[in-house]
Amino acid sequence: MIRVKVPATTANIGPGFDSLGIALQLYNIIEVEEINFGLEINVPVEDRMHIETNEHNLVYRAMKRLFEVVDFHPKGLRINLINNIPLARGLGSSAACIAGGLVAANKLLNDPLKKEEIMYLAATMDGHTDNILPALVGGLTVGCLLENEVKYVKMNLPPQLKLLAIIPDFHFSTKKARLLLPQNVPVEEAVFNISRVGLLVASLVTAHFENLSEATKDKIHQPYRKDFIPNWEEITSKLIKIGVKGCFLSGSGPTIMGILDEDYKNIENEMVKFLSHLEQRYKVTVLDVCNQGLEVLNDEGSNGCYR
Ligand SMILES: Nc1ncnc2c1ncn2[C@@H]1O[C@H](COP(=O)(O)OP(=O)(O)O)[C@@H](O)[C@H]1O
Ligand SMILES: N[C@@H](CCOP(=O)(O)O)C(=O)O
Repeated sequence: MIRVKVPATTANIGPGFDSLGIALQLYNIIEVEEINFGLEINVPVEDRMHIETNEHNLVYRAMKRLFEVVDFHPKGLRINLINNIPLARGLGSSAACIAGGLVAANKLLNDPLKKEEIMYLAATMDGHTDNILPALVGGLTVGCLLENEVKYVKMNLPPQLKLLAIIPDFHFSTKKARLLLPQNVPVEEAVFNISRVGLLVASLVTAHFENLSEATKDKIHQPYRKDFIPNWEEITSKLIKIGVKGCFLSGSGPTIMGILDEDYKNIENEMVKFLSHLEQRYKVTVLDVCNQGLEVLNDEGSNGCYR
């Protein structure tokens, strides 16, 4: 039995659309083994309404993609999914399936593909690198998908940095959220984002958190998605007012993310109180950054990170 532990991710971080992502200490576990025949996919009862348990399942599709590349034909497969990453909330549940499925399939066959090949396959399946890279290698990643490869850099983040996730209780699919975006971006808006992306990465890595309220601003995707996020204006204004360092739409939403440092407890409590007066229901959770990324587990625990 192969077992992988794959982190949730928060992508875009405001201006870094389709490019920046951070891995979070919130994990799905994927277990796979070859069986004599058929396809058996076991998912938690509460997810059965939303997750396919046939050949359309995303973890299975990722595994199948790798099997096609290496020309392997399993007799049958058993896949057990232990899910903690909420579905379709902008926390990278689909990237976790793709990254986890590919690595699990590769491990099952004793690693025929190199890390770079897995990365490329994963990025082409997801369409962008911003969730896939941190899910695989952890930390803060910057990357881009080229014709035949992925170029990226992974950075560790200061340990005092935490993320406050405000997770509404509804699904918002990335596919739908991408249809809201315009086909073209005016040069001034592109320049607005480019200048902030540089400031954002440098400020995060060097703990210049005082820059983050400006550096997380975005003109490329949030303006087009925010109307579909209940209470966006109230929540983001409140976050800044009570002292978060910066805030942004996590991935394609609907989760709203605040950046915190070690003095976070009051902010978390105040936010829970504030949200309890709104009609929409939210879950609030403070997450640490996962600096190590996807891990392959053995019976004693970790069998090494994916580096
Ligand atoms: N644990 C899982 N197992 C199988 N499929 C999953 C799982 N998590 C997510 N998915 C698939 O990914 C879809 C959500 O992807 P997406 O809209 O990109 O949202 P997210 O922001 O969570 O990545 C789900 O509707 C489902 O099809
Ligand atoms: N750059 C993508 C990121 C999607 O992330 P997800 O966690 O919502 O799947 C986008 O903004 O569309």
